Amino acid sequence: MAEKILEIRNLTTGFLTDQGMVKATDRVSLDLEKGKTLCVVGESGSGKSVTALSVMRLIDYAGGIITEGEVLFNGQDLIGMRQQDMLNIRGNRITMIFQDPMSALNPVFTVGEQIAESLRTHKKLTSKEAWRQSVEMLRRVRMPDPEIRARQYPYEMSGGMCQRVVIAMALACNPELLIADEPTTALDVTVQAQILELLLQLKKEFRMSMLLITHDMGVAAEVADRIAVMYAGAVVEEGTVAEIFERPRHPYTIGLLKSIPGLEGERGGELYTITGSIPPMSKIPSGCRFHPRCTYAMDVCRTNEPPLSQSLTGHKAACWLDDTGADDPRPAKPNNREAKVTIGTRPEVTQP
Ligand SMILES: Nc1ncnc2c1ncn2[C@@H]1O[C@H](COP(=O)(O)OP(=O)(O)OP(=O)(O)O)[C@@H](O)[C@H]1O
Ligand code: NI
Repeated sequence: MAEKILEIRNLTTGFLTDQGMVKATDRVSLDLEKGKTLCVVGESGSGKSVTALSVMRLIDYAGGIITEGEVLFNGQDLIGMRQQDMLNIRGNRITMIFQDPMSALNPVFTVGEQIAESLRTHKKLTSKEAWRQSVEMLRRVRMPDPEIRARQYPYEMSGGMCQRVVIAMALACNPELLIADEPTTALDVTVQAQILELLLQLKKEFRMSMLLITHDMGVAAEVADRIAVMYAGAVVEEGTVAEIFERPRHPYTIGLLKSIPGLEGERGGELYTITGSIPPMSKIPSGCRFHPRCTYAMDVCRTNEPPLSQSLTGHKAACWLDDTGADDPRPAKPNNREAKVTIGTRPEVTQP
């Protein structure tokens, strides 16, 4: 079996609010194999960022609480680790980039100085050597005229160039794992594609593994090895790109795919949208959390939470439709190889 760089087990997190403790993620389990890219997709508020921040142990600083679960990085648990010890991992062995490059950069230092600073923090380098490596990093992220650009300030650059600088800072210490949270969302469409392509190339060159968060199924299709679909704090489906796109099992995934422009969803110029909206985390519905928005909802879906079940090929989904057999109303039926087995720690419930 391939070696795993990241294993998230039953990660449950919450925030203390006026209504008491409100969950942000609910028993999230994800695996990332070494050298691979896992995309986490889902609508706004589904818990993607909280999951990433929990891996980084930055959730503590955002006011969040990890109430249950494990995060294993190369087999080592990060949840129980002291923040002091996380400093050797965060920004060094695991780095993270965010949506808005401007907020990650300091406006009063040149970009070369900022990359050099990132290098000096983790490696013991002379100023001269740190500067040399800083320019080299700019070259590696395909920054045009790196020697000149290194002496410029963030405001002298476009959004795309700033994101290249942020990526250079993140990769300066040669991390094993890069977490990218909507890294292209704030950029122009043409630049988005360039940055995605760059991330893919750098992932290979730096021999990294990547956890990429996006709300865009199109992006996931292009860069992912595997895709995890999150809905209202939980993983509802996970599989290879082909499994997710050709044989989606969860109606939420089916809805996401139908709403991609240019795919089958576009009929007469109008884009499909999933009816209703994601519930507030303080009011998660009973049974399957997606049932109020699901076109196929059955009685069992309103009362019993479907367990995440895994096919023989490793394709996971949490949907009672998997048990309907010949009556299965979904467009693409799971094939025989996908005969499922129940896994995980979700409560085993029998269908009434
Ligand atoms: N600092 C916070 N305080 C209180 N609740 C929070 C905080 N940050 C996130 N949450 C809640 O946690 C849940 C998950 O949020 P998260 O940011 O992980 O969603 P997301 O999937 O990343 O969405 P988006 O696509 O908008 O970035 C949401 O219900 C959100 O309201
Ligand atoms: Ni987010």
